[in-house]
Amino acid sequence: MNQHVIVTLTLNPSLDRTIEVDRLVTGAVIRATSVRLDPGGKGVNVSRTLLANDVPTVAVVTAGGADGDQLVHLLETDGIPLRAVPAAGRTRSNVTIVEPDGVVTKLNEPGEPLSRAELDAVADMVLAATEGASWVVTCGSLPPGVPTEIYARLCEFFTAAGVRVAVDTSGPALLAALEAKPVLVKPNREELAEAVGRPVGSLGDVIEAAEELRDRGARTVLASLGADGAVLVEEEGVTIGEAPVAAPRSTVGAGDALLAGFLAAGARGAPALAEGLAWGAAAVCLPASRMPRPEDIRRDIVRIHTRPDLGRSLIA
Ligand SMILES: Nc1ncnc2c1ncn2[C@@H]1O[C@H](COP(=O)(O)OP(=O)(O)OP(=O)(O)O)[C@@H](O)[C@H]1O
Ligand SMILES: O=P(O)(O)OC[C@@]1(O)O[C@H](CO)[C@@H](O)[C@@H]1O
Repeated sequence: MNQHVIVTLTLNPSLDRTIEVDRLVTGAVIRATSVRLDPGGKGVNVSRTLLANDVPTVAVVTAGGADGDQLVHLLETDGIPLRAVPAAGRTRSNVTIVEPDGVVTKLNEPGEPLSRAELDAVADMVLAATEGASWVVTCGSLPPGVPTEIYARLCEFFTAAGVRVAVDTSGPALLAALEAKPVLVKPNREELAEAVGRPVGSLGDVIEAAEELRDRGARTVLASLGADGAVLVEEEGVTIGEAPVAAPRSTVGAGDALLAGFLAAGARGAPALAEGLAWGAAAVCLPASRMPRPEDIRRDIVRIHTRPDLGRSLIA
């Protein structure tokens, strides 16, 4: 298998139904101006974006019930190299309501529990898909009842096998994963604040919190900050960047596109951050959770501020 394959794992994928409305009014009956159905889940979106940009990838997902069948059908139709693990529980649906100004309201189902046997089957499927791969990317929330240490266990195993591991999740699953020393974590601002247990407002707060995640085990932290761009904190120092978008269409999946671009460009330093920012900004310009293709990506809007002096020195 190609040495550079990026394997993604989405334990809790989704059918993403995106509904555009003129204005969201709770309690009212609102006529949608458009509806779109996309395969979803954070790892799924990373693989969708990588494939759209000709980067080898394999998406490992669970799939249950008729909705799971539809997820598999959508992914196969898109040509995503797929390893679907059958699950007894139904694959969830997540609904996104988008208003013209780009304000997004998102309703995510919790998903259905996975049995021990199903989790074992997932681990076997990731192992089979990861032979010779360069990365395993474990993304998204965990279905109810799945042990929060699951990403940590996978990280330990694949790190020992010489495969780099990236983790994009939140809460206890992120904290547990840190102890397994992942090469890369990709928290957004809220996930970063939750991980360190304090607000993360200023750039200094972001860098301090990211350094704390590095102290707890992550080698590199790619902190995404929505419209404010992203901050890369690694051994070599801190790099900050943004890619302004005048009229965001939908921010759903932007973090997944950022992560995909960062990985595609080598996952280190300013060039990789710049590529991730360009892919993230492109995703924001697209409807629903449509992921960017080469023709959607603009690199001229990216601004990078390499600051090797920042990091410990900034917060000393
Ligand atoms: N309004 C915006 N304008 C420009 N770029 C944006 C905007 N929102 C997001 N981005 C880009 O997308 C990246 C990820 O955004 P964000 O921090 O919201 O990630 P996220 O919460 O993980 O997103 P998701 O979970 O929906 O994938 C940002 O770092 C930035 O590059
Ligand atoms: O519930 P999770 O796993 O945290 O997030 C799931 C999700 O919101 O993430 C993707 C956008 O990043 C969507 O495709 C999907 O609906």
